[in-house]
Amino acid sequence: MSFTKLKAARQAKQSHSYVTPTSQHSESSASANSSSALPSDAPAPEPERQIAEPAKITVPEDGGPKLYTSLPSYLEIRTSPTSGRGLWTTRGCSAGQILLAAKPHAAALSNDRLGQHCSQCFDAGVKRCTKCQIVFYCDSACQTLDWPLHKHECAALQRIAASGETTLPSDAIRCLGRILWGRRRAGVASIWTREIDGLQSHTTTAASRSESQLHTHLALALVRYLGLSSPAEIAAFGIESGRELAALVSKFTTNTFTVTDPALAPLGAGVAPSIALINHACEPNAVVVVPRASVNGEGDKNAVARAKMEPLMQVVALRDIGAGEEILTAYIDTTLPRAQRRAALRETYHFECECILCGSSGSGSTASLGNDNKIADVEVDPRSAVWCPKQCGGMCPAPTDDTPLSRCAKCRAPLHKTDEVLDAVRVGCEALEKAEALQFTDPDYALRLTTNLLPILSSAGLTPGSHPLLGLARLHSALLIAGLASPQSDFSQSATPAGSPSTLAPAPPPTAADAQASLDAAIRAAAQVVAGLDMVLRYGHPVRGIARAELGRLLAVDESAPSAPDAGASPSSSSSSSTLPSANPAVLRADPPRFPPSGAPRLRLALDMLVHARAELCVGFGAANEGGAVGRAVREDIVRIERELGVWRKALGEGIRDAREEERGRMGRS
Ligand SMILES: C[S@@+](CC[C@H](N)C(=O)[O-])C[C@H]1O[C@@H](n2cnc3c(N)ncnc32)[C@H](O)[C@@H]1O
Repeated sequence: MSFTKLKAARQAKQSHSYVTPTSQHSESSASANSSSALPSDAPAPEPERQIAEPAKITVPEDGGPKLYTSLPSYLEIRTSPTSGRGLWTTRGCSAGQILLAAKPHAAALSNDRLGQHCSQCFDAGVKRCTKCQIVFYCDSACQTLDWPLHKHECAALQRIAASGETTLPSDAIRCLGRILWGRRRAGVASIWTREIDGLQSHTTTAASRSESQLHTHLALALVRYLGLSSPAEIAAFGIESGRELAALVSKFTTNTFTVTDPALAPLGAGVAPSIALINHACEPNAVVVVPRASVNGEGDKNAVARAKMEPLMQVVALRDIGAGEEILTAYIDTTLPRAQRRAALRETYHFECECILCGSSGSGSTASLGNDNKIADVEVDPRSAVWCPKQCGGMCPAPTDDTPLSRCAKCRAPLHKTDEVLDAVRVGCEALEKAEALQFTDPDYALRLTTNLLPILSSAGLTPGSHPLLGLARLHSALLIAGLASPQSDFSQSATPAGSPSTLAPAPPPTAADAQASLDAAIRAAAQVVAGLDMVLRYGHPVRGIARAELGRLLAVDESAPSAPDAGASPSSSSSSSTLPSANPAVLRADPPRFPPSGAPRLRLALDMLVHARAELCVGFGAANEGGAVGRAVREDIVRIERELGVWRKALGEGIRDAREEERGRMGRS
């Protein structure tokens, strides 16, 4: 397996909204032609959560044409006093089932992807628009399909270039431009426009003056991008006033999804009104993904038609969902602790999250002190936890400035090193923020930060799922994998103190041993990420599946074929080495395994990892999608590794036979 392939699979953070960095609306929809029908015999588990008794909407409030026709019959729009409209299922659904699929009404690649991807279907772009020279397409069919919108965009981009402006408008502005040109084309009375107009806005409830200013600023930039010389000209788009335009911008910020590639790397922004009806929970029962259609061999007649539906957003059930339950997805990164999640939701979506994880009685809430200064008996949120100081295997809630006292929820041992944990979390958060900002412009420096901070957080006792340890580990792993692709950089030995600027002296080409050490370091980092994600995300979450696939592929990289028999390396007797090292120090102390192993046990571990990854991908990216493009690629990897393990078995068998014959010969001679 090549390093380049691994780099391409570099994982991005999951998230939902598009304008502010803290938020990214993303994840879900079902292929229009396929698996969205629910099996009639599907089990109907008990609902886990209801916000309020909702009212069912049977006809549009204004009596106009029926909207959201892409919704399957078993999904209903209902309203609740706390969260407004939402989607509810009337039938039981099973984990991995595609609940809803929709091509966004409008979608725009982000600026840094424009040169590599098709602006219509978001696949690889190879054909440049000869007029604007900025936008690419995969073929002329996609170009023709996009022309009704791109002809306006093309003129706007050419106008900008002619004015001497060297930077492109922001991704948000380009997507809003597509919405407005689409609106003018469809007409104000069309279902298309009515669904856009029906999106929830927060202009009246917008919490902050700064957000209103952001909306106004975006609205003005949009007017410039559209090439309008007077506010009156906006009327051609069915927008009557500046206030209405600002409301459209607010709808955009509240309802836009990040369109991702099949490995969850962000590609751009999209607005899909039916999917935007889904409300948020930090422990969601569904997820929005863009798994990309499968092609059933070269003779697949529907392949072209399906490709034109891309980027198709799909909502996939993460667990069995009972009839009468609300479908809920996560708008934000749910690996973050409660305070950060709630702040992000407040800032972009203007609500106080009271979901099962955030609510005062939620199991994810941090421990609180009673009057007697004892920790209340609450479950520990693994996003903010420290291993038991007595290493009993239990966890303590991570101390905070407000609640510095903590004890193990299992054995009640008190946590003494409060200051060490508080300091580690503080410097870890600062380093994570800095490293994230620098990861593309100065990856060496970002890597030094993560390399230096990870041991500090681990030795303070933070669990792998804890913030900011998990965030740093994810970034560290991504940077190491990116480093593997460029042979001149070997980051694994990096020990420059945090805070030093990076020195870019040309490094000598790595030796084979250096390359192996770098690969092993990347494997250990990826394993730490998997351990952390397992603690905080539900089985089948796409982020978990992608992380496991990445680890499995790293383990399978260039593992050389057997040259000599090694009795300890039997591919079938690898149970002790085919598991990850435990993240729990209590277990580590008892039996520290060598990780990663080499030879056949390493391949066996890769195989186990990929089989597990595929099972999770088939949930998070949809069973009918076979786990999306990554799930299908992993299936091929599994077949290849099984073949390689067969070679190992054969070589080992021959080696053992030779050794026995030699032994018999020696005994015969003596
Ligand atoms: C993408 S829209 C979801 C659909 C929206 N409820 C509607 O009526 O169109 C996001 C907005 O819905 C509301 N919302 C979503 N999830 C919520 C929740 N868990 N609690 C309260 N409000 C929520 C917030 O106002 C948020 O800005």
